[in-house]
Amino acid sequence: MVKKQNAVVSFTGLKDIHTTIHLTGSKSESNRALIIAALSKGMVMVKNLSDAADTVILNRILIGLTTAALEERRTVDVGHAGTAMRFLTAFLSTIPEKFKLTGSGRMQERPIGILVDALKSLGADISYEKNEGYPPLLINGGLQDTPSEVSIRGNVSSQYLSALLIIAPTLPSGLSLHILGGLTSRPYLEMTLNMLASAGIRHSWEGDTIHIAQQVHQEAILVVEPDWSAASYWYSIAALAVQADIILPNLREESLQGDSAIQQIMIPLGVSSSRSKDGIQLISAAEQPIIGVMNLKDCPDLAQTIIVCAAAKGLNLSFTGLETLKIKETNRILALQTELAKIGVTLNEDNEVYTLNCEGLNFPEKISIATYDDHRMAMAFAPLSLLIKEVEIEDYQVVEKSYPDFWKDLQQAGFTVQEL
Ligand SMILES: O=C(O)C1=C[C@@H](OP(=O)(O)O)[C@@H](O)[C@H](O)C1
Ligand SMILES: C=C(OP(=O)(O)O)C(=O)O
Repeated sequence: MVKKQNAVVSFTGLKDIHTTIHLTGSKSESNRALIIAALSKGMVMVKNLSDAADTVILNRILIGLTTAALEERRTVDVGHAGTAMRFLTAFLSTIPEKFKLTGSGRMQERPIGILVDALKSLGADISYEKNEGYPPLLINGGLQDTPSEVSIRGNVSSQYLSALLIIAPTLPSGLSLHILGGLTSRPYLEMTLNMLASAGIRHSWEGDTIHIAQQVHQEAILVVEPDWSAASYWYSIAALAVQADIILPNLREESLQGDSAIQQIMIPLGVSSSRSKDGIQLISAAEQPIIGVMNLKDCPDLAQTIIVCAAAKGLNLSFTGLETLKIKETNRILALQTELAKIGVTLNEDNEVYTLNCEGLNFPEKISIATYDDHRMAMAFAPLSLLIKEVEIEDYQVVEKSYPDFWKDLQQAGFTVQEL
């Protein structure tokens, strides 16, 4: 096992940031593209794959599967990669081989029963090696003669639905997927359908039902866009700096990624962004009043960025749509509450509304932030080094999951990152 190391992040001198940052590709787009390509019988190619560990691991797994079928059960380990776990659960169910699909300790605590039940209703043979409803999964693949309908809850993780929709065109009767109980992270489902459409797969979406007929993929090159979730940390930096002029090349205002909503969300927190000839340009601007409660149901991966940034600015904002944060890389609500306490801020819940109380906000000379195997904890708290002399980030390499160059990029922007 690689030893976990900490790093101290600091920023000396004028808090004036002028830089151009080339972000890696979106891991969400990359991981969809990889599975779509794997199902496409050579019709679909992928360009600009992300460097994210979650993508590297999925790519490696898929390449490994092209070797001759094994007699014995093949073990597939996705580590911390949620999308890889969920997409492979469906994908491996279509391959006539035996698999054990497993992941990190935390992955074994992240629920998957809703997806497994849906696949079982389609005839899949999946059982649990340890705890009912959680990985590791024992999959005896090779779905055949599947029914054409499935009902599945949409309010726990949209990844379960995306996993089913990606395999849908390869099922003998296609699939009509009925969404029960509302839908969380909707833009990710739209991303799935858009990327399928780019590969020639048609769908209809009426009310709570999405239908994809059995059909073949068309020739296509899926080009992965830079990652808007990664861009969000640069918005936070721009919001906390005295001045900033940051260019993020190749990002698209109109993106498949719902996290592009950060452009509007950060206006009241003091960041103006617009398209320039070189990419999206972020400039620090005056803060504007925020009206009402912010609903982050469509963009859960932005929650830590926004909440930490608002706390550092002393804004007592309220948020909804945070329920799913408890089942991500860590319980992100608990992690935020614990770490924000270190700057005197509380995040209190009342009937699923979370409110920051910044009355006790203070910036000590030095703080140490625990990251709980969660890349987004490290990246959301690192910008505090614009306000606190030394921000120690525990297990700082955790960022590799989605944004391996994060520290290198911070250094380029003038931050000091010193491994301890
Ligand atoms: O489909 C995807 O690529 C993702 C969907 C979201 O998960 P949920 O649908 O579980 O909210 C998001 O948090 C995750 O980082 C990536
Ligand atoms: C929740 C995340 O990823 P996943 O669910 O794919 O592990 C994330 O990147 O914030």
